[in-house]
Amino acid sequence: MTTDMPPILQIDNLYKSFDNATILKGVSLRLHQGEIKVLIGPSGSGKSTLLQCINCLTYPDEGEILLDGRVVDRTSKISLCRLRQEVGMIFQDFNLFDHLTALNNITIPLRKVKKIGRREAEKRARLELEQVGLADKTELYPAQLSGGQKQRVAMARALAMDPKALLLDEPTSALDPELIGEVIAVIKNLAARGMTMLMATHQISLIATLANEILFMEQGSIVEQGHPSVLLAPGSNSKSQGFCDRLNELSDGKR
Ligand SMILES: Nc1ncnc2c1ncn2[C@@H]1O[C@H](COP(=O)(O)OP(=O)(O)OP(=O)(O)O)[C@@H](O)[C@H]1O
Repeated sequence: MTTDMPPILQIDNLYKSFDNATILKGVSLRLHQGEIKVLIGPSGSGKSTLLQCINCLTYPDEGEILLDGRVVDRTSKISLCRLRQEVGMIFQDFNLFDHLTALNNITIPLRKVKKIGRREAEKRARLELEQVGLADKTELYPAQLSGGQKQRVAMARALAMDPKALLLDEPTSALDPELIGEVIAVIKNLAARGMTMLMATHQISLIATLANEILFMEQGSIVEQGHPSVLLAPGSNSKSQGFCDRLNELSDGKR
């Protein structure tokens, strides 16, 4: 990990309000090459809003986003296009095009956004689908795929753009319990390949084993941050530990 390079993403003092309620209250963070930061915190604390503001799917009211040290100009189509190409987003509910096959869900955005030819786009899409274990599902439509398979197509689509970083918003929360493992396996594989990620999740195995840093959000602010080995150490009494203990109790209750 190089710290003398500018961070891939630098978020400075983001504010966002909806209907007079301030949802983000001056959030700042940095994401360097190869880092995995995990956002946790109570429902409604602003994790999704933060991720959406970083990718400018929702515009922040105040604050700056820098990509590779350059300010993202929210009024410039070129600047936004660069941001969307270089920072992939994975959503809870997959956001696939229902009328397109798994292959075309990847090739069409690739051709439109990256302006690459059909054959090359198909080659790249097949490779990415193979990487997420879906080489035999290329011609199926989303309705013919399980939730876990749909999320893996969405991940292959994001990866086909060759992003510098991925934002993941609760990537397993819309999945049946038996399908969560296959998506976690893909995320762990990406981590092993050095992918830079900022992820909101309630999955203990991702929080405890993948994060270089936990960012605990509460009421629109990051109120605690640190390595899981510190924040989740027995007896640490951190907010993160309390949160993870509650997650464990919930999953024990389901067994
Ligand atoms: N488009 C919107 N319009 C109005 N309010 C919104 C909008 N998007 C989010 N909010 C509000 O912002 C607050 C934060 O929501 P957000 O989804 O960011 O929280 P979260 O931490 O991701 O929660 P969860 O863990 O339940 O997904 C909530 O009170 C929500 O109702």
